[in-house]
Amino acid sequence: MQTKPFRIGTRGSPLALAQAHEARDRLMAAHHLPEEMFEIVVLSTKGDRITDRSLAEIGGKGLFTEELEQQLVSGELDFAVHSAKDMPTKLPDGLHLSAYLPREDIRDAVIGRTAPKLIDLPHGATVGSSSLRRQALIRRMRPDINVVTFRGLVETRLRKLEEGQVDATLLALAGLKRLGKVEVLTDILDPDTFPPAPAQAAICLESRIGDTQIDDLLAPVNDAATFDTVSCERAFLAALDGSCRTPIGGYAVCEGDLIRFSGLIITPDGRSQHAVTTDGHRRDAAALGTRAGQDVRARAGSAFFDDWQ
Ligand SMILES: NCc1[nH]cc(CCC(=O)O)c1CC(=O)O
Repeated sequence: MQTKPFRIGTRGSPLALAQAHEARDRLMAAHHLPEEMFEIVVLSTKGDRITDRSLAEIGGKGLFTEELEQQLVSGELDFAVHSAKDMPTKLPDGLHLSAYLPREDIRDAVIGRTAPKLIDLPHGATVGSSSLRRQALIRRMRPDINVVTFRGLVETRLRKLEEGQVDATLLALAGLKRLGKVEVLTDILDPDTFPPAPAQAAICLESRIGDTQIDDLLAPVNDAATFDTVSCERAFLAALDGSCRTPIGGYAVCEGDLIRFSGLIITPDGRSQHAVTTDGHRRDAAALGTRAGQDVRARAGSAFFDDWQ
């Protein structure tokens, strides 16, 4: 029997901590374990330390996971809790995303200062977002809007908005809910016109492949529908070499044994896009996402990617 506490790795942002606590609370309930059996280990990552440049500039998603993954591989951590959206499609050898907590609402929220909805913002309004996907989708809807890069903690972005630096900003509804800040939102965007990032709103647990003790610990908190939908979406991303430089949106939903997926790639100016909609059996979730990615990739052609990369 385990006597030492399980070591849970997380970043130190308020959202990351809320997610690590959610994972711990679910594990305590599933196994009737006391809080003392879990130790939350907070690590600072490169992505947390470099806040003055865009993610695309400094090297993308891996920056938020490197330190945690090193400590997983070396055995200093038992598992790590992440926003699945921030995970690179390729993980270090020996690690996998072994479980997903039940997904939150996948949609993006608008926090508007000069108007509640994007469509009602004044002509030439400024919207802050560092996500290339959100920038492209805003421009598709409103080519007149001036989109500016806007990074940092959710709290920092809300402060910049309050100070009047921008007319509006966009955040994942899931993050606002987990931080208990839904009251700031002024609109919620329809995923069919404003598709979320693959894996948005999902919390994943990363652990060592073959660590059966940890597999057994995590299995009871895994949500099967989240596992399947996110596996499909991440396969779509992987087939497109998704990185922080590629605006990609898409989401899957499960209905019984069926999984339905819609995906989109779009140029940063929002003018050119390729969309795909498909469905299949849930057991083929990842293959469905891969095929959807290959399909839009083939239709778009290499020029679509080269023109702006
Ligand atoms: N890239 C930052 C990030 N990673 C996960 C979330 C929100 C929660 C989620 O999507 O799971 C956010 C902030 C945001 O997009 O507003």
